[in-house]
Amino acid sequence: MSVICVIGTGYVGLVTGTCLADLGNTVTCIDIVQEKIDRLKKGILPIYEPGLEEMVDRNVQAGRLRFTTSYPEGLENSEFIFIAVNTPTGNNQGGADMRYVESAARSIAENLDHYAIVINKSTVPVGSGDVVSRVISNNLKSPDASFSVVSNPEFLREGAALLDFQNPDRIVLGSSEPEAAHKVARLYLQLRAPFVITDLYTAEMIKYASNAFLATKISFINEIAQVCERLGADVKQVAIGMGYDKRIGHSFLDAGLGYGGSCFPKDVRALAHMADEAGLHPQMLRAVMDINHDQRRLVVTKLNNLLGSLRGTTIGILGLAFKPNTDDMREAPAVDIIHWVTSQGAHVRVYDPVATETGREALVRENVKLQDVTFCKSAYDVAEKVDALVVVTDWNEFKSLNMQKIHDSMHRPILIDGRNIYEPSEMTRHGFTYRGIGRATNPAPSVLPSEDTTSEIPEKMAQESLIASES
Ligand SMILES: NC(=O)C1=CN([C@@H]2O[C@H](COP(=O)(O)OP(=O)(O)OC[C@H]3O[C@@H](n4cnc5c(N)ncnc54)[C@H](O)[C@@H]3O)[C@@H](O)[C@H]2O)C=CC1
Ligand SMILES: O=C(O)[C@H]1O[C@H](OP(=O)(O)OP(=O)(O)OC[C@H]2O[C@@H](n3ccc(=O)[nH]c3=O)[C@H](O)[C@@H]2O)[C@H](O)[C@@H](O)[C@@H]1O
Repeated sequence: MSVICVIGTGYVGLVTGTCLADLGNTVTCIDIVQEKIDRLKKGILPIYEPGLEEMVDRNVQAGRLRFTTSYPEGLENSEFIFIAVNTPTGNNQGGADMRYVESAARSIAENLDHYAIVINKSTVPVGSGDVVSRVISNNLKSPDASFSVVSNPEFLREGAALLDFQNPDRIVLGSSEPEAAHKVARLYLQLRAPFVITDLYTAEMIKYASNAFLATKISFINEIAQVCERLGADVKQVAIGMGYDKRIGHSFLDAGLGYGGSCFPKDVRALAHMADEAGLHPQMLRAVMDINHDQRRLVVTKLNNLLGSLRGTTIGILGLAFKPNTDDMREAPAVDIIHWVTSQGAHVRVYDPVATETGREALVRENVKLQDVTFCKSAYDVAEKVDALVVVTDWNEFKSLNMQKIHDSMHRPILIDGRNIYEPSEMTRHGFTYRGIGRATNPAPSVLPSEDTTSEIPEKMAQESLIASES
């Protein structure tokens, strides 16, 4: 088992540190924010991530996991040093801000007094491994210090972070020193995932290309959704029909309000910026970003079409977080939507199962007037006397609501399903004026065979028809 230091206790750092401790290593997590470390020492986590609190607690109790703001303490005897600090969009037309990574590298250099492998987990522009190397080399203080640099991009999703860490599709390691990459690979052997061992630049690029491809899938299906809506087809069933093709696959074909979060928006921007800087013309990445932006506006357009004017209306919003199972509000569609709707004179009633506090803070940052927003205790509370209800985040909780009760408490039964979580025909039966994203308002039940004809349909075909109509 190894002695490991993880720098940064955000979504990636805290999950990585805790999971590596759970594999039996001794891990010290460093953060520069004193308050975060003080709270972590008391068992209070800075983020909401299912299962993480219990895992932190278990490993702290076992003496394998500790937290500090002190670099000398964190680096003591460490064989592996992971950098997992933030790389937000900077002030340079979409490029990543490398300040935090460089500052972490400088602190490593100033406090390292032995050989260690420095592993970069932050998502960084291609070539950053060299920058990290240079910053450390230029600032080393101890004559006994030496290091190797390995790039190890992270692919976990928020809300499923523990599961993703423990069951990765692949582990990417890039280095100009293959031996160092192989030593890092040993840390992950228990996870039984395929390794892709490559040079530094390629590893850094794999991360951006993966996120950009997933974002492209989302924008692609959102564009198809708009066409479906115009032509009367149902995008949900289109996606199911497409997804059975193994070359396409079912995942990341959910049309909706587009992608948000701390990574897709900033990483597509950063990749486009890198391409621009290299004298290229990244037109597809630009289209992906444009479609994603327009997708959020759809809700407001639909509300205007149905209500005429929003002035004096009350709009219910279900969900604040950028996706379910997280309290992360970074680039969450809800913030833009609430901003636009309140600017047009509407009052908003909102509920999110966990992102109330982070949501409130995000709205304040975007200059939304809090007197225009009522934070409610449940989805039913939100629906009280509203003129329209909008689903912004696809929390499971919203999928199993008593929709008749919701309908009956609304002033006007307008339901905008921004994540396509309800069946249009069912909602129409409850009496809602229902609008999904790319849904046929009255989709023909063509894929569901009637009971008396099922026996005439080959079994596999009947099963798939059922799946298509149930999802
Ligand atoms: N959030 C996610 O799901 C994923 C994020 N990533 C990438 O991982 C990196 C980290 O992302 P998050 O964990 O979401 O960021 P975060 O913002 O949640 O956490 C970063 C942490 O680093 C700390 N920090 C900043 N500078 C420091 C320094 N010099 N020394 C010690 N601590 C420092 C901050 O105080 C903060 O607690 C980013 O590059 C991101 O693109 C990659 C995959 C998934
Ligand atoms: O680099 C990162 O930070 C991470 O970014 C994403 O993870 P995450 O942002 O946590 O969340 P996703 O589940 O990928 O969802 C991102 C956004 O896309 C939206 N989405 C997702 C899937 C889909 O079909 N449709 C869709 O609109 C979600 O609502 C959400 O707003 C990637 O999935 C991770 O592999 C990657 O490590």
